[in-house]
Amino acid sequence: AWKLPPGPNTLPIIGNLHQLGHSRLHQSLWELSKEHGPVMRLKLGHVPAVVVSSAGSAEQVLRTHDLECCSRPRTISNAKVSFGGSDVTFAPYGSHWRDLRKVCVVELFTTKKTTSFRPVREDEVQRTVESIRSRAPNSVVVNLSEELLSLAANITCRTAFGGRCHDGFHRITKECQEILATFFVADYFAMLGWVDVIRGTQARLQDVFLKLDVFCRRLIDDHLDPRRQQSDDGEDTLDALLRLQKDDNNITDAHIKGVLVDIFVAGSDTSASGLEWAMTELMRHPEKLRRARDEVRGCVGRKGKVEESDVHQLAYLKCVVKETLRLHPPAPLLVPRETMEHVKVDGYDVPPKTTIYVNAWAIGRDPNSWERPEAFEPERFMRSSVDTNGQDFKFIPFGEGRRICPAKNVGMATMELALANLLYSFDWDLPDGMKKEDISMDEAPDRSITG
Ligand code: HEM
Repeated sequence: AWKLPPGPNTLPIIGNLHQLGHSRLHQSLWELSKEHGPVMRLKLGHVPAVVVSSAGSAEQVLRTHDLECCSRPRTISNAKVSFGGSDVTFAPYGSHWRDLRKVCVVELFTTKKTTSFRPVREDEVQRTVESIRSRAPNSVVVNLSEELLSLAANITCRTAFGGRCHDGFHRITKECQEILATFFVADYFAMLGWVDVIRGTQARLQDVFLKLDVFCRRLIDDHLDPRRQQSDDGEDTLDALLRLQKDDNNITDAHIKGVLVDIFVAGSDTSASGLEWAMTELMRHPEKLRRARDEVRGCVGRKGKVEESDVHQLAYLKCVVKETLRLHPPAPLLVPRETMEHVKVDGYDVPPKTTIYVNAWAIGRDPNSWERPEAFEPERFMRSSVDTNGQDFKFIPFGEGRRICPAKNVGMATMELALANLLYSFDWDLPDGMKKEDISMDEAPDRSITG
């Protein structure tokens, strides 16, 4: 007989849905898993799910049984915005995903490509520094969240689409993320699709989809226009996809649009959130801020700015970024996976077609893996070799295994360079009258369980 993982009692029909606080799902799951264990079974309406919250169980899902666990659950919203799973992030496991994933790994996010966009990152970071500096003489308060989001978005737009961002990009990204975070009743109660129609969520999804389609079509048409001059930044991601499409009939327009949507969804907010948390933690820990700042200024001297070639010398700053990602992973539940076959995790049976949530946020705070897990101590990474290189499943902000973030290098390069320059260029302080204890550590609401 199968030995299923333990979990909270279920109610008829809704299962455990009533136990999941709607925002900050990773935190409600963490609370539940403290009671039921690091491999926990849930029932979300009719959908069986397992939540994994320890380094050991994550290793079994992401390494030992990576292949059996590497599909994605299909949801009403992710199927629609990904052009029917034509993308990479939401595509189910299969030949389409394998082919497109290969394109990501050998063409779009190679070390060579990432390096070729170094001048773009350096230029955008300097523009942000200038924008802040223009206000610094009068000690004007800056809204750093906005600055960091537009920094990350401009880097994404220039490297992916060959131009800086405009409002349309921000709008479409936001709408896309919001609809992915919307709860669709039919995902959990197959017979109740009409409720989504009455609530208007179905119509909103269709509306977002049409806008996405037009937006992507326009980007593609602009790139195909023979009068278009390639930007000085070199071949962007869309150029590369269109070049590959010419020689490979298997790459359709839907696939290209799918990858563009992945970039809208995953490309900017992730790095921006990491940077915002890094600055927040440093403001709360002035002695660590000073140490990171002194390191940068000591290494770079009077050059006026930090370049990417300087970053390898900044050992402490790199630890600040890691420590931030440990406590505040931008994708706290990674992207949900789905089992394709029966697997055993920690001795428990997990049937096929089970949704698996890997709680990277809880794993980063697990007292069995970390000393003083709640404390912000970049020094801990100075003393250890823990990294995102597939060896340590207690630190997995980019996921692991076949589905690991293919643009990990891009994310890291952006965060390290931007943080180094922010510390090099300014002496940061809180707005008048604000104490470090006043800093809000509330997290923004999560993407929904469907995200
Ligand atoms: C700090 C920045 C970033 C973080 C923390 C991050 C994190 C993640 C995580 C946790 C996953 C899921 C991994 C899994 O399922 O095991 C993922 C997947 C993905 N990320 Fe990132 N990401 C970042 C930046 C980016 C950027 C800049 C891009 C593209 C421009 C990107 C594109 C993708 C794609 C396409 C996938 C889907 C991979 C697949 O399903 O095969 N990410 N990312």
